[in-house]
Amino acid sequence: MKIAALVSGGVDSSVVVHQLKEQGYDPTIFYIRIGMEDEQGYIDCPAEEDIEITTYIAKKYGCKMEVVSLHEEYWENVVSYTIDAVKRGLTPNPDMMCNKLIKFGCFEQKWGHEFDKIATGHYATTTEINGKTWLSTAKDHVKDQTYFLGQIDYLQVSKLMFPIGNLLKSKVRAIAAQAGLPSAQRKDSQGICFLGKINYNDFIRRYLGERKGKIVELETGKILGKHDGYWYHTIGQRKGLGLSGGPWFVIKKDTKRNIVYVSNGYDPETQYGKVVNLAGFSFITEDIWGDFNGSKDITFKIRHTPEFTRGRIEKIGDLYRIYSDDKVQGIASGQFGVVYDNDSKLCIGSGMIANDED
Ligand SMILES: Nc1ncnc2c1ncn2[C@@H]1O[C@H](COP(=O)(O)OP(=O)(O)OP(=O)(O)O)[C@@H](O)[C@H]1O
Repeated sequence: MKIAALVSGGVDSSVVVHQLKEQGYDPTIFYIRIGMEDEQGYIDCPAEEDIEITTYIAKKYGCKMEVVSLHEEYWENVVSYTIDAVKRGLTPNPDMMCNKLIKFGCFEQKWGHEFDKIATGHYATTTEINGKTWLSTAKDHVKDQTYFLGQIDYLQVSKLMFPIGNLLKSKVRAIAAQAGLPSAQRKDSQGICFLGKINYNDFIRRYLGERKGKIVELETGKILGKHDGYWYHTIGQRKGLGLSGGPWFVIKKDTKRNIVYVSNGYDPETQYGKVVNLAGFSFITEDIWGDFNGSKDITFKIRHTPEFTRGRIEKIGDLYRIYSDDKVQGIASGQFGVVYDNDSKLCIGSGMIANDED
């Protein structure tokens, strides 16, 4: 079997190579360059160190290695999506788009199609049921990364391999240490996404500039201060508002009037909700529900957290609506809601949160 292993130089994907070799495979290693090194040098991109370590791993295990670039594709797809979403007052998730469109999308078209399987160091597993492949959660529930994979499609999931998905992170580190891998002690990265590596506000300022507007207390309508543009503020955000007498939380945004609404207190009730509308829902393996009346019991996440929330899902035309059993903090339009089965084992699919904020 021909396997392409996506290796970042981090401990997880380094151990992927180790595991594959132990299992008798001979993967070809791919390091993908995505960064903004040439862009006025304001991003500290650790690519060179990553490539050094990946090269060491390739040599140690006698694997062929290629350094490839998906820089332009990333800009055309992920960065433009991010800027567009932020401009519309939405909360984007570049990591999810990167997985769907870049790591598994463009990569597949350019190089991956020559391989039978693509292996990554994601904490996730796959499950075969009646000849079909399902994305499923990792053994390490705290590290589980299926949320970030919630937008992938059937072709992608059926071609993916997650060699460390059945290991705990502590075990992965132990394997790396035992094998003497230089990545054994490296800190976890914040994803391939360049947005994790740069100052988010600088990035937004560069593309969207400033537009002063009011910060208003949601409950009283009192004007508390000014902001530089609603796009600098995210639903659920607590820091960076510059208001005294806090804590203050961003509760909603009026993008037409450029107003940011906030509530006061350590745990204001207004930051919670129980209804999550999902638009453009896509099933990863298959539509297991078809058209249905009433509701289905599910578990779900609206962000990358270790906990799953229980709820019921209903279908209203093209929209899927989740009624959560527990109140959920910071439901922000644009984020993805990822839906799992009742046992939080199989990942069913995801949609973009479309809760009315006005
Ligand atoms: N620059 C890259 N080139 C090739 N593959 C990558 C790159 N960045 C990430 N990946 C792949 O995507 C997986 C998940 O990436 P993420 O950034 O979440 O890293 P992580 O969980 O910290 O893993 P690692 O320790 O391997 O960096 C990695 O394990 C690796 O397989």
